[in-house]
Amino acid sequence: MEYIKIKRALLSVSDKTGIVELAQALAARGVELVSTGGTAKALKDAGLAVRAIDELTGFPEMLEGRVKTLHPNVHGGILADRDKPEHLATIAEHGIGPIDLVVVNLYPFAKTIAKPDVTLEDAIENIDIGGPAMVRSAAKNHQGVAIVVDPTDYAQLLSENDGDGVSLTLRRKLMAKAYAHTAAYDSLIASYFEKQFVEPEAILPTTLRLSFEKVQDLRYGENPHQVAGFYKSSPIHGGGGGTEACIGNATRRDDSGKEVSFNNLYDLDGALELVKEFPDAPTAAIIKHANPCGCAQGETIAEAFVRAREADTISAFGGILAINQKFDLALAEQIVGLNNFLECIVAPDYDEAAIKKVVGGKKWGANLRLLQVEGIAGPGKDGYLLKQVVGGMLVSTRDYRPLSESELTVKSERQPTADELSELLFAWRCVKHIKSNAIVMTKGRAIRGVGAGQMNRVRSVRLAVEQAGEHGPGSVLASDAFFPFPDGPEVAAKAGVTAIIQPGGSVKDDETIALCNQYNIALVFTGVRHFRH
Ligand SMILES: NC(=O)c1ncn([C@@H]2O[C@H](COP(=O)(O)O)[C@@H](O)[C@H]2O)c1NC=O
Repeated sequence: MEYIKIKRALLSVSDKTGIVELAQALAARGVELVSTGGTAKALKDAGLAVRAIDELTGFPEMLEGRVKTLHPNVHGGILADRDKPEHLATIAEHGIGPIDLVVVNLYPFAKTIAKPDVTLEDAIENIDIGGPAMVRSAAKNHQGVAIVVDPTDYAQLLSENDGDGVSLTLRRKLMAKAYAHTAAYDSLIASYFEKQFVEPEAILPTTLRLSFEKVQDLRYGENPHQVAGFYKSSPIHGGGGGTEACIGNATRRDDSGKEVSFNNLYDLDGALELVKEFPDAPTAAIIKHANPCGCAQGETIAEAFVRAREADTISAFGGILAINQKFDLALAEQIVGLNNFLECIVAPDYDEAAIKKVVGGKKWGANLRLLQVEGIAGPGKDGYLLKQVVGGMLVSTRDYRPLSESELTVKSERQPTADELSELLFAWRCVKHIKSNAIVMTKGRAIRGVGAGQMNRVRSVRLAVEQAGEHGPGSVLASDAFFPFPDGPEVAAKAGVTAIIQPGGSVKDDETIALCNQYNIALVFTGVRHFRH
């Protein structure tokens, strides 16, 4: 059947968003409404004529709602093939009327298990049985029935039903969505119970069921010939996010209309993750091609930005800025005054006057994308780190490993000063966010030199030293993994680095320690590594 006219609809929804309006519109088109307890009440309260499900089934809703719609009068009405006279004769013989539209969304299992105090009993009661059965019945028989599981589809359903009827094209789309809905629902239930009863100790499950919803199509991927989209993770499915301050939870504060690109989103994530390392002081990070070209702290967020930019003013041009405090007028004035073209900014909040200033300040301001991510605090640890390889997925926990001062081992003869120590910890938090082999030089809680993504560590040191230039003397250096030879530290020593932090653990550690002693460098081992690829 190309088009179907809806004469009778069964509405049974937990999420009652838009259901009254839908029912009103259906009733106005002469559709008979049949509904279950709570839904029927909502419709009756809105003055609509509704037939209760128990009238249709001849049974009361029973067992605390466990059995309401599981009845041949419901499923016969949904599943009868309209193209088969024998099906129609069978339902007629049993006094079953056809149901042309099923509107169902399921018990809120995801929300229930997200509650911190959820009990097993609660979780079990929130497993919908009758709902998925109807969804699957209606989806199977989409040749004659429309199935709607998402309130955002109500408008399109109504617009079609107003004309020739609901098209096969739409019914097929709704059918696919319905099966995706029940599949995601059951997959969540399975993961939840596997975690509790099958592999309670396992950090990584035997089967990784991830569920990501596309929130937007992107203009293109890493390159213009690649098709791309942004998918938000369902936190309960292990993709991370949840209530954490993350780019998946960002809202827009500009009205440029310009989309955030694939590379922008990747860099925004990197920038945000870096400033999350520093919940205690105004901090700004500027990212280019997934690496920080600047990160600094200041008395104010404006000062932090100015200092972050100073590390590499050339690379900061066209960068992504993340800050961990409100975007204020003083910062907007600095950005406009320095004419530091930025692609995107992410901040926990924005001052309206600051938005006006930065958007209207320079030509590029009109295209500036401002993202708001509230509650920026320390680094998060939920979810997984996923890296796809062709034919598989590498999965690990996130690189969450806070390091306290007491875990450090001083290896050099000279102890670091208190200021060197806190500078080393600042550098250590920065180096974690730089691609390996990563070297960072910092001074005064600001990045001064970066060596990123090199295949040998000594070259990373040379790059950082070259960038630091006159800021080299008196700076400290962090290395994301151990120095295999003392050659890297020697380059740093000659540039005037006074303290080094690194994991340690090389067979040649003794040579590096001797080199540091020779140059009076304070050398600190963390025992922790932060590779990043
Ligand atoms: N038991 C059943 O036969 C049954 N039929 C429909 N439901 C669900 O009951 C909910 C709607 O209930 P109410 O209209 O009472 O608020 C929907 O989420 C629907 O999927 C059922 N509930 C659970 O399985």
